[in-house]
Order: sequence, then C-alpha cells, then structure tokens
Amino acid sequence: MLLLLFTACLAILGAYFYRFWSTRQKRQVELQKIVDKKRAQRAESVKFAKESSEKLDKETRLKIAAMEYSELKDGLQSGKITCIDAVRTYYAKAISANEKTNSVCMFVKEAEKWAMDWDEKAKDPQFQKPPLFGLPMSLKECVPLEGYDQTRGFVQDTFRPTETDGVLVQQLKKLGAIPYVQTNVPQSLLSYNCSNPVYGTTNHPMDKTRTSGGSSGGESALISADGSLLGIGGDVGGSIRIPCAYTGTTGIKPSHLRFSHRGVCGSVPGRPLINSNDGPMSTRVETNVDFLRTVWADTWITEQDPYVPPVTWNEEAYKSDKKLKIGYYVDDGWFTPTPVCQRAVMEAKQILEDSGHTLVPFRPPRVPEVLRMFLRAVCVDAGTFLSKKLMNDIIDPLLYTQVVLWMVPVPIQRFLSSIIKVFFPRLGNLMDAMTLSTVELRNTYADIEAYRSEMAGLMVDQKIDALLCPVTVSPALPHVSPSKLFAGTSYTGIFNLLDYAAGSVNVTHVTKQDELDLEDYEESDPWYALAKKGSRGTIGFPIGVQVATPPYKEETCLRIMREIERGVTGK
Ligand SMILES: CCCCCCCC/C=C\CCCCCCCC(=O)NCC(=O)O
Repeated sequence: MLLLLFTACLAILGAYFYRFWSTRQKRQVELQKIVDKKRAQRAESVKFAKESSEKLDKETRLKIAAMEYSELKDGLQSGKITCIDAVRTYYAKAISANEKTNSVCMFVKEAEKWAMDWDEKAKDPQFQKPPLFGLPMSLKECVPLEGYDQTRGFVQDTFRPTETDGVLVQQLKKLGAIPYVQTNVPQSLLSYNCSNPVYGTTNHPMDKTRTSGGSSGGESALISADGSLLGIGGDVGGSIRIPCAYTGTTGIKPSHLRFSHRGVCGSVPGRPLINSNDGPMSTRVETNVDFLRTVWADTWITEQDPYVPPVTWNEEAYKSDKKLKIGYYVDDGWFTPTPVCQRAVMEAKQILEDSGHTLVPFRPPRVPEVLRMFLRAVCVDAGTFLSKKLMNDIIDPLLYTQVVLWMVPVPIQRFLSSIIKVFFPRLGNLMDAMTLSTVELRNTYADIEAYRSEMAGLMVDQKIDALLCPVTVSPALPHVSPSKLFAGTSYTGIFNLLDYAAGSVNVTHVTKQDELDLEDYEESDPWYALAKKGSRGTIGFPIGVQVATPPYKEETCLRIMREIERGVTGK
C-alpha cells in the first residue's frame, strides 16, 4: 500500500515537472523566434545607420570625428558644422565601436530627421539655437525613448515600444540634443556585467573576455571605444560608476532628488528607499558638468514633475575655491579592494592635498550591515518580481548565479546561512540578506532611515564636505564574475542607500608592480579568491576613484572630480 502511494506521488510529481518543463521549452522556442526577429531589426538599424553615414564625405567625417565635445558644440552653435553631419559622423563612429564591443542595441533612425529639422530651422537668421543644438547623445536602453523598446534585457519586453519620451528625453530634445543610439544593459539591470539574451554580451574595448561593467555597460563601452561623446546611464547600485571605473570614462549619479522619475521603469518597481537615477557619462568631467549645468539651468524639470524640487545648477559651488574637508577610506571594512584600487585612492588623496584640501580618514560605520540592508531593500521582495520575470524569459547564462540565489526559498537561505557562517562569515552575512516578511522589510527601511540620519550627523559634526573612496574592488572583471561577486558593490551601493551624489573618475592604470602586489592579496573566502583571480592579467586597465557628496551637492562632487582629473591628466 505504502509503495503504491509512494509510486503515485512520484508519478504526480513527474507529471507536474514534465508539464512545467515542456511548457517552458515551448515558451523558449517562441522567445527565441522573437529574439531572431529583434536581432534582424537591429541589423536593419545598423544598415540604415551605415547607409546614412556613407552619405557624408570622408573629409568632413574625419574632421568632426576628431573634435572634442566643446569643439563640436561650438561648431554646431556657430554653424560651421551641421546637425546632420554630426549625426552621420556619430552613426559611423558608433558602428565601429559596436563592431569591437557589441554595445549598441538600436540606432535611432529618427535622429536623421531631427537633425535635418534643426538644420532647416537654423537657416532662419532670427532662430535662437538651444544650448545642446545638434549634439548627438547616446542613451542607455532603459531610458524611455518614444517609439523604442525599453526591454532591460528581457525578451518578453521586446516589440513594446514606449509611447512617450521620459522627462529627461523630452528635455534633451527641447535643448537640441539628438539621441542617435540606444546602448546595452544586463538582463534585469541588477548586475554590473552587461549581457542579455536579446542583444548579447557587451565587451570591454581592451579585452573581449572582460566586461565593460554594468548596468550602463553599453554606454561605457561605446564611449571608451570612441562611439559617443556623451551618454545617459542609470545607477541603483553602481551602474554608472562601475562601468566608468572599468573603462577609464567618467560619470556621476546625482541624488535621485534632482531628476524626474516619471515613466521610468527601473529594475524593480515599487522600491522606495534605494534610489536609482540617470546621470551623464563621458570621457571628460567637464562634459558631464556642461550637461548638468544645461539641464539644471532652470526649473523646467520641476514644471514637468512637481516631485522634483526646484533646485537649479549652483555655479558658485562648482567654481568655488574654498578649501574642503574630505573624508577618505581605502577599505570599507567589508571588502578590502585589490591593491591597485587602494593605490588609486591614495593618489587621488595626494592630488587633492596638493590643491590645498584637507583629507581626513573617515569610514562609514557598519558597512557589512549596510550592504545587507542595501541588498534587502534593492531586491525588495527577495527577488520574487525578478524571478517571475526571468522564469518567463530566456535567462542569460552570465546571470545564472544570481538567478539561482533568487530562486532558493528564503527559509532555506537562512538555514544555509547559519551553517555557512561558521566557515565563511562574509558569505553567511549576505545569505540572510533577503527579506522573509514585511515586518523585516519595514524594520530594514527604518534602519536605512536611521543610517541616513547617523551619516548626516557624522558629516555635519566633523564638517566633512565630501568622501573619497574606491569605486569597486578590482579592475574590469571577466564577464562571468559580477553575478557571483555582488558583494563587491558595497562601495557603490552605500551611496544609493544614502541617496548621495556619487561619481567616478579615472586616476591610474594597472601596472606590473600592481600585479606583483596582487599576489599578497587575500584569498580567505571565495569572493576574495574571485576578485584576485579576476584581477590577474589586467596590466594597462584603467582604475577610477569615487567621490560622493550629500544630496544637492552634485556641483561640489563634480568640482572634486574635476580637480582629480586635472591632477591626473594635467589638463
Ligand atoms: C543567498 C544570498 C541571497 C543574496 C542574493 C542577492 C542577489 C544579488 C542581488 C543584487 C545585486 C545587486 C547588484 C547591483 C549592481 C548595480 C546595478 C545597478 O545599479 N542597476 C541599475 C538599475 O537597476 O537601474
């Protein structure tokens, strides 16, 4: 009788799994067909951009291609360069950058028409050119752009074009900028690599086996491979700063309070306390400054979205020569960065001291706990929303580790955590990061609010204007590492949790000596081992540092980034 019951149970279970499996297989076939269709659409958009760029004579293209941001901007303003020539040049540049990096999702065909319309308007001598007149700009794929998909790497979200531009895109268009290309992201956005089943994997321009970072990895790859002068990324845990640090570019995530989030679809909707924001990415801090100075010149954003406080660009703070007190740390007490990332901070510290600033040791309190709060609050529902979406999709193999973690029921995670803690305390610490209940989640929200107050108190009491620290724990990693090494986001996630402005600027490159020093680096747990292994073979790779300031102090953050950049490059 018992045997019969057991066999019946097995048969029911088997039938259930067979049904689940065959439905999923059928769905995978359907999804693959959609991917093929989308890739054909992308190939067609590349062909369009190529044909358009070929309409421009080589001499003009090479002349425009060699221009820096301000030169191109001035040329467009003075009428020496037409908008259509600028767009066609950047179509061509993005095509070659894309061949190297696979950073482009779609070329924006309408860019041609928008450029021609602006050129037509400019024929009228009375016409007042807007400040970003004719400037080609790249957009991270998830930035709402009318007529284009914001898939965030999910096949199920393809062929669902957005009906209305987001507030930022509306503003860019009004100011004369021309979005000409959408750039790649990791599936779900919640990773710092850059791969998805729709558009594939984006590579680091210096090494195909490494990631250009994420989630704004399409932007960083395109910009560093010279396919864009200025792009818009987004950041909820490092997605602007890590790709910039990996590729030697520079970008800033303003506090989320300074941009509109109307119509923006983040990685996890309904996430109240870990704030994501758009921000500029480019090769020069001054390009980012010019962009923010322009979009914050007036209260237009607030007029479109009453939730954005009417705070305009503070030129006085950016241009100020007041000497600052800057807290710095090379190690947050949770994840000791590889030696080269520590060296970068010390070099930036020296540059700032040479400029007359006072640098004092300052480590934010209890970072291991902060990272747990960050992970709990960034996922909100322990990964349920994302798991559901992923199970209804083709899952990118580079995201497998993270997906598996989200799939393990939280009570089992807790049980495993209690055992693993004994052998690997750091792993154990994060294995109970996901929430088990709304009570726990509410408590975490309360803890985050308390932490914000505590940090505000510390900074005010110690009169600290800004913080300087590593962006992350290593140089650009192999594609597969970020989904295993989410523990390395402690340096960036903390500033989303605090909702500070935070930017990344290049300071140095990995040297032979750094590789030698790496051999003495920790290996005490799998995360350290992964960071160490992934850092081998990176001589010549760029290393950035991070500058962070409280909300509404973006201008001070940019000022410090610019001073570091000047100290490093001499210009
Ligand atoms: C058993 C352990 C359970 C822990 C599972 C945690 C899985 C990892 C979850 C989150 C990793 C967060 C990484 C954040 C990277 C930065 C992403 C970013 O800024 N994205 C932008 C956006 O989402 O808009």
